[in-house]
Amino acid sequence: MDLLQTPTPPDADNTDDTAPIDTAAPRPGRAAVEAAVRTLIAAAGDDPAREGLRDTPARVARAYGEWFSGYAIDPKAYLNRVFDEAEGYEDTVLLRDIPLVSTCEHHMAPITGRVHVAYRPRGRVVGISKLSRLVDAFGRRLQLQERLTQQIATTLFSVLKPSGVAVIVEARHGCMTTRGVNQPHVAMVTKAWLGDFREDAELRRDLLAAIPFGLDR
Ligand SMILES: Nc1nc2c(ncn2[C@@H]2O[C@H](COP(=O)(O)OP(=O)(O)OP(=O)(O)O)[C@@H](O)[C@H]2O)c(=O)[nH]1
Ligand SMILES: [Zn+2]
Repeated sequence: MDLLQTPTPPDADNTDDTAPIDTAAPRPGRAAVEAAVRTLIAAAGDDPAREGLRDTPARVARAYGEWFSGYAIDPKAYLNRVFDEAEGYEDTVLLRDIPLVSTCEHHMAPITGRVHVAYRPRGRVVGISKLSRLVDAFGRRLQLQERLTQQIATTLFSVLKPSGVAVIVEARHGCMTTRGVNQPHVAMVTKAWLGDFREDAELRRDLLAAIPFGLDR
């Protein structure tokens, strides 16, 4: 069954903060990263040479590779494979409760939560796992929740060219739950509405009614 086709790529002149990031700063090698972690351990007041901490710098370097794997990914590429035989389905497609793993750019503390992604296709639908991959690729960078929300929405909108996109993110920020104001249950909710979701209040209401909110369910 030939259900696949490659869509035209998004406009080349898009302001593109979604592509892999080629920072001007040189990427430090493994030895420099491990030395930095030893410095942080000493700054915390412990001894980087003691038995239990000896392998920690290497572990942290590997863990950074996972938490920040999103920099090496072009999230748009996940949307290259589309199915064009959805028989004219144009109503809302909603993937809810996508797990979010991210890191706050102010404190480098964990952000964890749920993301709900909806779009209203116009001819082309995408494999739903790609919505999860899109969330994960943007999550695994240093983020602001507002920017994360907007990046997911604008990428879907520009690549799939649907009639509407909605992205809702509910998350807890470690920088608020474990330090600073120390409020363990506080959660931040952000929303991006594009296309007909922006125009039509009833569409927004229907969508919100279909999403079970709350991080502790
Ligand atoms: N808008 C927004 N703020 C965030 C996000 N993540 C963390 N913050 C906030 O970023 C702010 C940084 O404020 P600063 O005053 O520079 O940092 P701080 O002295 O550590 O502030 P406190 O967290 O209040 O102790 C804090 O208010 C955080 O709660 C986010 O994704 N979006
Ligand atoms: Zn923070």
